[in-house]
Amino acid sequence: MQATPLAIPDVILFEPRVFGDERGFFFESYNQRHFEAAIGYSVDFVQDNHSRSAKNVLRGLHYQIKQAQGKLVRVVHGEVFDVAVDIRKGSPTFGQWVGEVLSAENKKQLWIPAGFAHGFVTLSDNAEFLYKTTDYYAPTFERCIAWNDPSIGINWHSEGPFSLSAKDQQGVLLSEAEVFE
Ligand SMILES: Cc1cn([C@H]2C[C@H](O)[C@@H](COP(=O)(O)OP(=O)(O)O[C@H]3O[C@@H](C)C(=O)[C@@H](O)[C@H]3O)O2)c(=O)[nH]c1=O
Repeated sequence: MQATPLAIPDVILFEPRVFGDERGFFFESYNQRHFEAAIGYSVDFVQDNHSRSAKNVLRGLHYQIKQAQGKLVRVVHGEVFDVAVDIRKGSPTFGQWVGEVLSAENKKQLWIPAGFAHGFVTLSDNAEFLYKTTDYYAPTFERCIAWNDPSIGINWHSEGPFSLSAKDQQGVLLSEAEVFE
């Protein structure tokens, strides 16, 4: 598993070593020892999630203000553009975003630590998205920042038009959002 810090270096891209043979392929999709050595601290994953989205579905930008979740995300069918936004007050990269194309083909994974808002858009006809989280789902603490906040200026790598949940249509501007102290 190759680990590469992105432009916001706490967000780390993982590229597994894939063993292909006449049967198909094999790879370690998670190895705690390698993962913790790469991020530099221990985490306790407590929940695994799996969602399916049609083309141009955009989910995000989500975070939990308490019970903040670190997320290790990947795609097992199709392709998405995945985005993390630094919302840690006082961080030198506060309000900045990083993004990567994640696909079943490239098998890339993104580690998005607590303190970031997260979202993705489906680039293929459908995409199945899997992720591990370091804390449990807590709807009371769930918050959403507008996917199109001009102060963040995310290039979603897709023309749209995007399809959003009712909740995500109510996303607030970063300037009005509760952030991490
Ligand atoms: C996220 C989540 C949702 N749910 C339920 C609540 C709701 O009825 C249904 C759909 O929830 P949502 O619309 O919030 O799902 P979704 O928009 O996919 O939410 C997810 O988006 C991505 C971008 C993230 O980063 C995740 O942390 C999570 O916020 O599933 C759970 O039971 N557990 C969970 O952990």
